[in-house]
Amino acid sequence: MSVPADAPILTAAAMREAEAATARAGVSLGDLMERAGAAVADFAWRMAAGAPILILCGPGNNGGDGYVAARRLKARGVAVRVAALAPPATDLAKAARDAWDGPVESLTDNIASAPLIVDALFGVGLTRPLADDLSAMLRRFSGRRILAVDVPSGVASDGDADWLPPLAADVTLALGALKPAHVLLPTAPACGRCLLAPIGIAADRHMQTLPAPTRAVPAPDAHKYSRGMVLIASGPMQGAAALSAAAALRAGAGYVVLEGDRPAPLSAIIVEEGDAFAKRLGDPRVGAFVIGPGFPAGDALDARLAAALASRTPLVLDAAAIPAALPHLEGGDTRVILTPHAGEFARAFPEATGSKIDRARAAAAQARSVVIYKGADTVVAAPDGRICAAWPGSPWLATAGTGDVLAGACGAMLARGGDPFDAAVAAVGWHIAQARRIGAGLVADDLVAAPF
Ligand SMILES: NC(=O)C1=CN([C@@H]2O[C@H](COP(=O)(O)OP(=O)(O)OC[C@H]3O[C@@H](n4cnc5c(N)ncnc54)[C@H](OP(=O)(O)O)[C@@H]3O)[C@@H](O)[C@H]2O)[C@@H](O)CC1
Ligand SMILES: Nc1ncnc2c1ncn2[C@@H]1O[C@H](COP(=O)(O)OP(=O)(O)O)[C@@H](O)[C@H]1O
Ligand SMILES: [K+]
Repeated sequence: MSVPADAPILTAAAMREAEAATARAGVSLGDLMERAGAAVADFAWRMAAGAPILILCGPGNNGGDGYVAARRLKARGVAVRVAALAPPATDLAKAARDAWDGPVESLTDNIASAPLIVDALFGVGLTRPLADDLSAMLRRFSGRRILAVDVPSGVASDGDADWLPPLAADVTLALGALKPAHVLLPTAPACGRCLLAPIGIAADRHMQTLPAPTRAVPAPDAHKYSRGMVLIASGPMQGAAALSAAAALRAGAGYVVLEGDRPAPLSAIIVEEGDAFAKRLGDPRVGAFVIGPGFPAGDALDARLAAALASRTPLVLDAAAIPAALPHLEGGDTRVILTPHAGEFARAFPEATGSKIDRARAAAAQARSVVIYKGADTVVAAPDGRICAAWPGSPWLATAGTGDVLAGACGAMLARGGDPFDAAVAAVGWHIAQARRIGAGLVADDLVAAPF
């Protein structure tokens, strides 16, 4: 499972706007369909490697792409058949159907299969779940190689319904831009390897996939304070805060101070308790204060939060610190990153609705903070509506303490200065890159054991 790095993501409505803008710039929708069909044909040709292909066409423009691909594959000498679920219902699809000079079979229960199935039944125009009998018929193709056109048929492309497609794809060729369903659970795994065919649509970058991670090389005149100073608050579970502190240092902070009375996991971490730690909040060199890892709700948490909010120190808030701070964030005058997992998110933002992207965006706007809505399909949202989707992360991150590591990495990135959204995206990228580098069997401590 994969998606292209740094690729645009558009909802169906945004796709239609982009399509209209492209038409105004002189590229007709027919041209776009021709490009889409050509990209499908190209990829199907490679996947089939000489074997016969069966293209399943729906009534809309997704089906239109299928007819175009069929014509182009036939012109290349490929043994290609077409089966239609229903006659074309749009002018574009009709024109594409008319330009296909081969037979069109009916998509019925007894249709002969082929080694490669191209699923061009439904794309972003799907408005309701597939009927049970259609789903059952499509499941008969399971086990064949499946190339899905735009999205696997049956998914809600905006990611706001959890309909699973009857036919999971080996490869999904997204047209013009990725769609939320390609990067959100439960549909993303059913897209297989997701590729992007740009087809010439000017897609804006408001919403996109995670960029490839880069290593920020310190400036030649860097010193430990200029690289960012991070304070990590510690409650009763000091191990969690210690993991955050080590992560902050490994992710590039120049100076990390950990509250506590135990030795830190790395000797370079400064450990302080009581007044000595509290005084640090007034230090103008402090670029980020991380609070929440291993710190349950209560007076101790509230007191540290109040001091941090008063000092306007940039904040990374995790776990119980999120609901505790929320009522004080709506002024938006502090740079803040929130890192809730699904349970913490639901408790903090019970009113958010829609896809995970919609909910993350609503939460960011409400809290006037950057939100990293964690999970296998992590979404980073900015209060101004920007979104970065991090699917697929590493499933090996599903182990205790990895969220503490992410909070520390956020502290390091935030302490460098700059846009907190960029900091959050960089931290998520660092976290996933570390996990992929280590791979099978990782535990949270491994993420901070060696430089990346
Ligand atoms: N955007 C672009 O730039 C480009 C887009 N392109 C392509 O266009 C695709 C979008 O095409 P689209 O809008 O025509 O919709 P599409 O997905 O084919 O389906 C709509 C049809 O399905 C029907 N229908 C819906 N739900 C149903 C159900 N459950 N069960 C049964 N039927 C159902 C619906 O009927 P209705 O809801 O009216 O009953 C309608 O007839 C897009 O994904 C991409 O592949 C490229 O060609 C080039 C550039
Ligand atoms: N199946 C998964 N695939 C990818 N990443 C995951 C998966 N499960 C969890 N993660 C990531 O691991 C981290 C877990 O954080 P969290 O639930 O707060 O754990 P903890 O509180 O134990 O530190 C998050 O960054 C989350 O995105
Ligand atoms: K499809």
